[in-house]
Amino acid sequence: MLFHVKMTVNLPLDMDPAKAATLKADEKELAQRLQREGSWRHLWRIAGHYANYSVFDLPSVEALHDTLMQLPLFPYMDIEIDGLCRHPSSIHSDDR
Ligand SMILES: O=C(O)C[C@H]1C=CC(=O)O1
Repeated sequence: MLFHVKMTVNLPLDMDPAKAATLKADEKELAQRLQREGSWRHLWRIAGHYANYSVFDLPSVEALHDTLMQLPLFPYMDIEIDGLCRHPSSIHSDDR
């Protein structure tokens, strides 16, 4: 199943810079592992915002929920999710 996910990060302004740096480094490591494994298909910065648009390929809504909850920055994110299905006018034969 494909999911379009918008993540907006809101780190507290008074967060210890070392803690913020650790959270971002841990987030990057996990995000890159999930991309290499294929479940995090796309990761795009939204220009001008500390936010991203992502596409996840996961077997269920529960798997998406569990994946998002693992993210080190999850406690500081607003997350919006849309489920995706094939458009009848799409010319692509697979979902990539
Ligand atoms: O920077 C972000 O958009 C938040 C998060 C998503 C991947 C990552 O490395 O950080």
